[in-house]
Amino acid sequence: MSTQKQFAEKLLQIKALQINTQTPFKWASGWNSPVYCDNRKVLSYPFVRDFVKSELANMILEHFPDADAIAGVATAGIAHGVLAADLMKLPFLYVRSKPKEHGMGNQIEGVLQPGARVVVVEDLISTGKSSLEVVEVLRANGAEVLGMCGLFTYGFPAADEAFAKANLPLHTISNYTALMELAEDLKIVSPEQREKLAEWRTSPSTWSI
Ligand SMILES: O=P(O)(O)OC[C@H]1O[C@H](OP(=O)(O)OP(=O)(O)O)[C@H](O)[C@@H]1O
Ligand SMILES: O=C(O)c1cc(=O)[nH]c(=O)[nH]1
Repeated sequence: MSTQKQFAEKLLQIKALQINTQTPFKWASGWNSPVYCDNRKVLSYPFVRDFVKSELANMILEHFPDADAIAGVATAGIAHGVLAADLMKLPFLYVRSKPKEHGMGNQIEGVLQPGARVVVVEDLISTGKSSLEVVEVLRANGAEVLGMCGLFTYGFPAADEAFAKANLPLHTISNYTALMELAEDLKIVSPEQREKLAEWRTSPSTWSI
């Protein structure tokens, strides 16, 4: 089985990945979706967490061997980024969605060395907005962002185009296509659900029940 399908299977086993065509989930973008992937649950399962840690570190080593630092996207990308940075013995920092309103007023937490070659770790990519905003902040503050690694992407064409436009290679451990292939293998999606999922994919920003 491919790594993408293996990881999708683990996410289903720990109920991080859920498919519900009756009651949609609300996403950060405001979109309704019949699928939700709660990668935060990975942290509570040491064997899955170890899998993510080594997959992310291998991915970064393979695609971005010159990385000087790992940056996590707050909040869900922080823990996963730390796992990889710890294994690779690389510095870690994270970026908030907006500057903190007290204390040091930072949006970037930790140390970003001038000109550092940074790989951004995000847990999940739907529209890609959260990730791309963080990349902009890092670039505006002098980082050379080499690319992004994540746990799961929905692979929406608009997100892929936005990443390409931002000159940002994206690699993830799993994705929606692998999930659907696995769902077919395991026969966990009924014909009615398959139809609803296909409807959703054609227009994810406006889809609703
Ligand atoms: O690709 P996008 O459309 O930006 O959506 C993906 C983002 O949404 C989730 O974050 P959320 O804001 O739900 O919360 P958290 O990271 O603070 O848990 C997820 O962790 C990504 O950061
Ligand atoms: O877009 C989101 O907000 C989102 C989707 C998803 O599947 N999982 C998640 O944590 N956030």
